[in-house]
Formats: sequence, C-alpha cells, structure tokens
Amino acid sequence: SKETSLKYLSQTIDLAKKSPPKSTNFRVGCVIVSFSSVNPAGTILSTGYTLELPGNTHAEQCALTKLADNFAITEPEIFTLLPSEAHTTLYTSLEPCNLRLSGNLPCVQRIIATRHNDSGIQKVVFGAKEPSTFVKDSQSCKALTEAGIEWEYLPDLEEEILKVAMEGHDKKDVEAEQQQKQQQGGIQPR
Ligand SMILES: Nc1nc(=O)c(N)c(NC[C@H](O)[C@H](O)[C@H](O)COP(=O)(O)O)[nH]1
Ligand SMILES: [Zn+2]
Repeated sequence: SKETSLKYLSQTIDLAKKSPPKSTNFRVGCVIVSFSSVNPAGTILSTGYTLELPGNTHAEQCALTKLADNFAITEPEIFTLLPSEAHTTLYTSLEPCNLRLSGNLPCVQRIIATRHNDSGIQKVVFGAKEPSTFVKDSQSCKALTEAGIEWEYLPDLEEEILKVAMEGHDKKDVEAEQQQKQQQGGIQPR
C-alpha cells in the first residue's frame, strides 16, 4: 500500500542522513524489503546509504553488498535469497543510477543482476528523480522496465529527499534544482 511505501521511503531518508555530505554525489538511503502473504507489512532484508561501505559506494550498492555478505554468498547468488513468492522491493530515496560519472557499475545494473527467472528484486520504489547535477535525463526507469522490473516514483517526500541528497552541494546547484522542480509543479515555493 502507499502508506507502507511511504513508511519505507521515510526510512531511506533517515539512512541518507547518515551519509557524509560530498559535492560529487548525492546522499541517498536504501531499504530492501521482502513481502509475503504471511507478512504483508514486509521484512527488511538489508539497508544501505551512500558511502556506508568503503570506496565510492552508492546506497543501493551498499544494501546489495551487505545482503550478500550477511548470508555469506556472492552478489550473483543473491537471487537464491529472493524467491519469486517473496515479492522483494528495493526502496531508494533517489532514483537508482543507470550511469555514473565515475564509470563504476550503475545500481540499475546491480538490481537487474539479482534477477534469475522470477527470483530477485521485483520492484523499485523511489522518492525523487535524479537531479541533473551529474547525469541528465536518466534512463534508469527505461532500463528497469526493459528488464521486467516494476518501478514506482512516489513524489510525496521529494522536497526533503532532495534537500538531504544535495547537502554539501553549493547553493546555486540546490536552487537550480528547486527552480526546476517548481517549474514542473513539484516543490511548492518555500
Ligand atoms: N541513486 C543514487 N544513489 C547514490 O547513493 C548516489 N550517490 C547517487 N548518485 C548519482 C550520481 O549520478 C553519481 O553520484 C554521479 O554520477 C557521480 O558518480 P559516482 O557516484 O562518483 O560513481 N544516486
Ligand atoms: Zn547508483
């Protein structure tokens, strides 16, 4: 339900707030949740936030690496943990990347790599589109759809998500993003 999604999205914001501000990426939080008929409220399988693990790591990347580590398996084997009947959803405060200026493997590819027949991550829910600071016109949703993965953009918490994401960026970038959102009728004027 939407309340459930907003509950997990607000948890991704709390996680993003743990990320050290940097002007060269966004502060993002991620929660991987398994839903089953016996547990419709969901069970959190893993969490992550930007730079949580050593190196230039993304929130979704950290959540996936930690999931594999917690079960002492490799990332390509994650599908064994995510059977199709456990409808696994990845919540991320910011739209997952499909291109990284660093050239590192994008998170959309890491999410797609969890798929094996019907096992793996079935759905991605995010609370804000990627700002055009680094990558313009993100193709992430197209890539997810082409891989048969559902995605949902819930903009209810977008203003707070972007404020947290762009902490550490200089003011003009943040204001440019706010202008753009207002033009799109997203964020109401402060
Ligand atoms: N969804 C998402 N989760 C993150 O944890 C994160 N940091 C970004 N950020 C997206 C942004 O496009 C990239 O941070 C830049 O493209 C720079 O690329 P690197 O991060 O240095 O690989 N996006
Ligand atoms: Zn990423």
